[in-house]
Amino acid sequence: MTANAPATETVGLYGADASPDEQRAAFREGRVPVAVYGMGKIGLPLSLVYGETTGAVTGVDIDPGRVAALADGTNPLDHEPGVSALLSELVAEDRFACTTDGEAAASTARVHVIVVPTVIDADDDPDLSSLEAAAETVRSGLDPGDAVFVESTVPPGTCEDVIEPVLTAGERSPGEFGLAHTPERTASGRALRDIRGSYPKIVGGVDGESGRVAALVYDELTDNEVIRTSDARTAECVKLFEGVYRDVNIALANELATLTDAFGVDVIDTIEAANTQPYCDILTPGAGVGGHCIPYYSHFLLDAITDPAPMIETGRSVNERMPGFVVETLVDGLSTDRSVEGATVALFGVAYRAGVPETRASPAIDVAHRLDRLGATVLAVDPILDELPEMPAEDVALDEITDRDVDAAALITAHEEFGDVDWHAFEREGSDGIRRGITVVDGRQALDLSETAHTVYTVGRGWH
Ligand SMILES: NC(=O)c1ccc[n+]([C@@H]2O[C@H](COP(=O)([O-])OP(=O)(O)OC[C@H]3O[C@@H](n4cnc5c(N)ncnc54)[C@H](O)[C@@H]3O)[C@@H](O)[C@H]2O)c1
Ligand SMILES: CC(=O)N[C@@H]1[C@@H](OP(=O)(O)OP(=O)(O)OC[C@H]2O[C@@H](n3ccc(=O)[nH]c3=O)[C@H](O)[C@@H]2O)O[C@H](CO)[C@@H](O)[C@@H]1O
Repeated sequence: MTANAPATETVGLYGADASPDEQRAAFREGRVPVAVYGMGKIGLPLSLVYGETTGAVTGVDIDPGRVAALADGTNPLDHEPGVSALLSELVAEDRFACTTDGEAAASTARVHVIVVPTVIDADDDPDLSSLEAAAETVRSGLDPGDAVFVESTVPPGTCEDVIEPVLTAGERSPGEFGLAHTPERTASGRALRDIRGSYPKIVGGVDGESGRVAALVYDELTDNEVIRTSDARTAECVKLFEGVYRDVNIALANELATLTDAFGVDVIDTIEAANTQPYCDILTPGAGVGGHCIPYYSHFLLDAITDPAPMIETGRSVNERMPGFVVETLVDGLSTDRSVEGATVALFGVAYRAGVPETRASPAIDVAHRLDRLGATVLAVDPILDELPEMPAEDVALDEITDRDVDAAALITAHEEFGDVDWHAFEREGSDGIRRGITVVDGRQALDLSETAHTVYTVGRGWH
């Protein structure tokens, strides 16, 4: 099913004779049908912004359940402000449709937007299998004059060395269609706002005409400026450099936090004071760096080079060490009372970031495995996940965790729902009538347990 299939001839933009104004008008009037491949945290809001702009967008996904819900105007991912309302509005107006039939959507579309997962495998090598599969779907319906925009974050050179060969393995040749990298700078939780223009939009084409078409289209979508890079590879690296900057910066904060006792200062307060100087912007230490963005982008860059890159490598390894630091600290705290072997430990927060139901590379998973290897029994609480990812932990509901007898706890992700936890419930009254607390590691500076009997270690602040 294709939303609002134009009654008139559809228009391709790449290499078109029409003037830029005529092309912009055609796009806005829905005569340039769009297909967006990947209805996830980013692809769905992105397709809705396309839909509100052109009225001729079809979302494609391989998940039948997700497609059925979306086609019906129901949003399975309701953590994004504004998405549910915009989705039902555009479906009702036939300005957005959704399908699992990617080939049908590709045959109608004149702009193809790919925003499927790009991840790393167990060896930290890029896994672009979803991207290649989506490109093969596009190829099946690629016509001269079409444009393909790759929004997924990709290793340097992917558009030219991976996507273009897939697209030209059929009837099309290079130069017959547009291909550009148009990286998404959105963060989950503020996707619509970001896509509509929180930041300048980066676009880079495999050739000049591809870059021109990408800039023309995204100039219609964003309220912000469109920055055209010299080529697709540059646009790919812009996105990756942003991410690796963040990874290395967080690593600096984390390294400083592991030295809290050595420096004898509250590192959080110290960073806050240091950041009052405009040339200093140290990010926040925590229990680790998760998600399928920041932890992966360093590997996308490292995989593309043979030269040493010690800063990138070290930043990644410092961040990957933080779950171990949390467990070592928990074991230290327990050691005065009992061994970690046989202890019951409650983990608060499994999603990689507060409010976002995504668990790829979540620090809590590594923490659970480390505790399990030490012989602890692990309980995990995450109010925004329907179920836990694969991890050695018992899934406990938020309203049941304080009924459990736990020896220690760690807050890994600071969901706002944890604000109502009654931490006194974990205290125990000894035979001497004294209420004793447990060891708690606060990985996100989110807890104030000063009124409890618990012994707390806050990452970046130390024991208190
Ligand atoms: N989540 C973010 O904050 C964010 C921000 C910027 C960039 N990105 C990048 O955007 C891309 C997508 O991320 P996401 O968070 O939306 O992923 P996601 O896992 O939330 O959604 C991906 C969707 O793509 C679908 N899919 C997989 N293979 C497909 C195929 N061959 N054809 C059609 N659909 C397919 C999946 O079923 C899923 O619905 C990644 O490259 C990511 O790096 C993500
Ligand atoms: C460059 C940039 O800004 N990119 C953002 C990022 O968004 P994200 O959804 O991946 O979320 P982050 O906030 O980066 O968190 C990742 C993990 O790092 C932990 N963390 C974070 C900040 C900190 O100071 N200390 C930490 O420990 C946090 O807990 C979590 O586990 O990538 C998206 C895709 O590229 C971007 O679009 C988006 O703009």
